Amino acid sequence: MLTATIFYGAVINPLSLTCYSAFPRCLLAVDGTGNIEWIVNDVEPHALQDVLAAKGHVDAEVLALKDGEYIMPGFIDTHTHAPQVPNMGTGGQYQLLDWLHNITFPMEAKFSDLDFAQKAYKSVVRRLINTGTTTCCYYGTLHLESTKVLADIVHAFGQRAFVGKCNMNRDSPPYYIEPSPESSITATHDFINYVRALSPSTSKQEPLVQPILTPRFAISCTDELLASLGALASSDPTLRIQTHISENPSEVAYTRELFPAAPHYAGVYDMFGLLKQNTVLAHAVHLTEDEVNLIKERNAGISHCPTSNFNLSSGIAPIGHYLDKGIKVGLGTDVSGGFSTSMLNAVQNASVASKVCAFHGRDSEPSSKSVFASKPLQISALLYLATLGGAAVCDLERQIGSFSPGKSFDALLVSVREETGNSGIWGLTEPPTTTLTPDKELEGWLERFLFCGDDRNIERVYVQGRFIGGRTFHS
Ligand SMILES: Nc1nc2[nH]cnc2c(=O)[nH]1
Ligand SMILES: [Zn+2]
Repeated sequence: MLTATIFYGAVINPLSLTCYSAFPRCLLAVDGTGNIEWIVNDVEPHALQDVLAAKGHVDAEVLALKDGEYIMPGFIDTHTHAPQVPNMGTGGQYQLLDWLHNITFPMEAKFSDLDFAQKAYKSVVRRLINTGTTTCCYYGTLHLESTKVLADIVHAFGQRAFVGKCNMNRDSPPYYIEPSPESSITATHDFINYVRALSPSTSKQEPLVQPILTPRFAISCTDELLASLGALASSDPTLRIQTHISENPSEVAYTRELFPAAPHYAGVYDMFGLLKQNTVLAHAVHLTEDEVNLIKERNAGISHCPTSNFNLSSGIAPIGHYLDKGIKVGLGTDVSGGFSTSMLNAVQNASVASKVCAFHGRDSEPSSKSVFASKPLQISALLYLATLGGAAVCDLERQIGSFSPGKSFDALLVSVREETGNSGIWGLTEPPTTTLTPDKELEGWLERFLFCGDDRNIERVYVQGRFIGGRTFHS
């Protein structure tokens, strides 16, 4: 049990794609279980003790933020591959299918060695936490035991995560493939039971670390394996599903060849009961309008991975169009298709991708219904996609992604102060000096953190109220 903590200072809170709040003098109480107890948005310093007394917290210890510090919800990375981090920054000369065979599968195969997995995964999870990722949808490898190691490490470090053992019994090299659908399913059951025993759920909140079904992509799974996974998903509606969809034109063409009975790529997953409200679909670059409509109908979510889509020359996902359709969208780093573990990098590339879409759409007549399509994503949308949007994609928006009473306190304490070593992100403006920061200034801090910040600016990382990482964390 933690002790209750009360924070006083600047708080940024995403509300929707078009709106967030920025309060410079917010009082936020976290209870002993790590849930947010109450928030008072604007408390003048002279009224502090009165408000605390009214809330029954006379003489409570208050963690007062300094000038240039603020709290915001932690980042939610809806798609990354933990065993690919050692490859990060290489392989960008390839497109998807060649990249998988030449770069990715050889590295993932090394995770049959548990000592290697231990070492690599410890450094991966520490790195992700310190870059501000409080919730992560992880792919492991096809190996049962080493993916358990990944889940153990995530659990020990206190990050919130969905961890998946890859299912892949087809079209993979002989040194890195599961021998049969049965063995893949048996290992998946074993993995689910193992992860569920790690962290108990409480009556209020879902467990910190959860298993997620991970058919790698349609190409790497036979019909029989997909059908068994679909049956498993329908027998257990709390089980999330993650996979890739329509990332690269050659992948799309090959998928259509392998599944001639399906109307399209999304139809393959749908045919096997794998397209649901808790399915996370990574990429979605080349969807047809029928697929977009089906994804909306099933209420599945899309993980937008712009860095990877640029790096592997996959294309640009029309995220504005998906948002206009009301499809759930979050951001993913997709390491090592993407070359950074940082969600800040995903935010920056999501912004650039939306601007490239906007150039291309410049000459076409905008639809009167379009709010986001062919327009640059604004700060409110970028913040939303990295937090609350990701929470919705994980089917966990009741619990994480923003601050409100009853939700988990998963948060970043961001600092733009000189001692971070990255206060130069303020450019020519003065660093913060006054205690009463106007909220306009706070909005500027957010924008520049999103575009110029890095892990030096992430002073503390909290998950479920527990201080688990950041620049000032010492394990
Ligand atoms: N980006 C990416 N796409 C995939 N499709 C199937 N596997 C992968 C992978 O590891 N990364
Ligand atoms: Zn991926």
